[in-house]
Amino acid sequence: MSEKLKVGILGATGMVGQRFVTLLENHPWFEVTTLAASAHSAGKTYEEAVGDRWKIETPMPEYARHMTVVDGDDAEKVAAGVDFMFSAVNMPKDQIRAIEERYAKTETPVVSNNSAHRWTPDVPMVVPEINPEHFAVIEHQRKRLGTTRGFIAVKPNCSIQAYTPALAAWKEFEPHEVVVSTYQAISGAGKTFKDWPEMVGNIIPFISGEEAKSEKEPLKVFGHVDPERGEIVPFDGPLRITSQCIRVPVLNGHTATVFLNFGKKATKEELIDRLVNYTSRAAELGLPHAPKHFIQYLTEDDRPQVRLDVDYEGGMGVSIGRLREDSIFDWKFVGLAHNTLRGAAGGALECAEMLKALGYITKK
Ligand SMILES: N[C@@H](CC=O)C(=O)O
Repeated sequence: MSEKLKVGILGATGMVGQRFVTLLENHPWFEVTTLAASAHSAGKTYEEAVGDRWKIETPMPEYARHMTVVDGDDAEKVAAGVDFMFSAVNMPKDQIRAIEERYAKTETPVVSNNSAHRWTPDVPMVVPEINPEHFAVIEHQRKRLGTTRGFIAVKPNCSIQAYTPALAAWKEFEPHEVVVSTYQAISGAGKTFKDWPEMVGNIIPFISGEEAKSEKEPLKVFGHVDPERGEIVPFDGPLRITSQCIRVPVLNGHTATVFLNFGKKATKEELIDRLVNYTSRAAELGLPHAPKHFIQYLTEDDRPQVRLDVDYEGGMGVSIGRLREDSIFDWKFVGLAHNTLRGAAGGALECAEMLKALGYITKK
């Protein structure tokens, strides 16, 4: 019998679901045994259900092609065959909240890419390199749900991944006023140039809901677990973030340009030192998808560039460059992260690896 944990993917036919299917091929700890989607796809092979909507640059993995897609709404039946689920389901937020809770209540942990539960106070929203201690809130969530094993954990939005790691690395210098502009790839909207030709040579200065996520989610990531309330309390220090989020004609890779002030003075050498020497529990634990070096600093004036740097550490690392003093703010810099790897399915997969390593996800 396989020692690997059996995992299901809810929303397996969409772009993030496809990324999970691809990343999980030959995973050393997890084996995909269930692909779940809407009733419309149920009963078809995965290949038939996806049809011509395969959006990943590598071909559909062989293992998935002939698997029969099941109805994700049938939570109790689907959950019976897996140790835990990834959620990449795409439906209205209240329905996502409800279906993820239904799975958790079947004693099946759910690791979600969705935003629906990001602000549920006892749901940890984790970047494994930054705030893995937030997983401690799971014991409180289990009490609320009445479960011993089931829970929901989420990862934050893709847009924050290009700059929040730098803010984490510079915590001792107390970043407090942060102005961010994000330049977001079209895959963040689940699209390729084939299905969004209007984006060729174009820029759209609006991404629905994105600016609020970019400004607020880092505060939950930098928050702490209140053991009395059994909740994550968002960071209530002086950190304030304002952002503009722009869609640009790039397939994969969200870039952020950032201006910021610090509470404590720092030299350029100190700032670069904290980036390149950033260490984390995720790297120490040797998780299969944890980058060996989470943050690279590029000294060339024209880096980070999407084409050259988006795949740093298999798309799980973050590239920072152009750190320099500013005439109005203290410092400015540019960051880049892969939005569908570090920022979506890869980030959720690394969360699941950490949850397994810490004993939160086990064999049923
Ligand atoms: N909403 C983002 C995707 C991040 O998860 C985007 O549109 O790029």
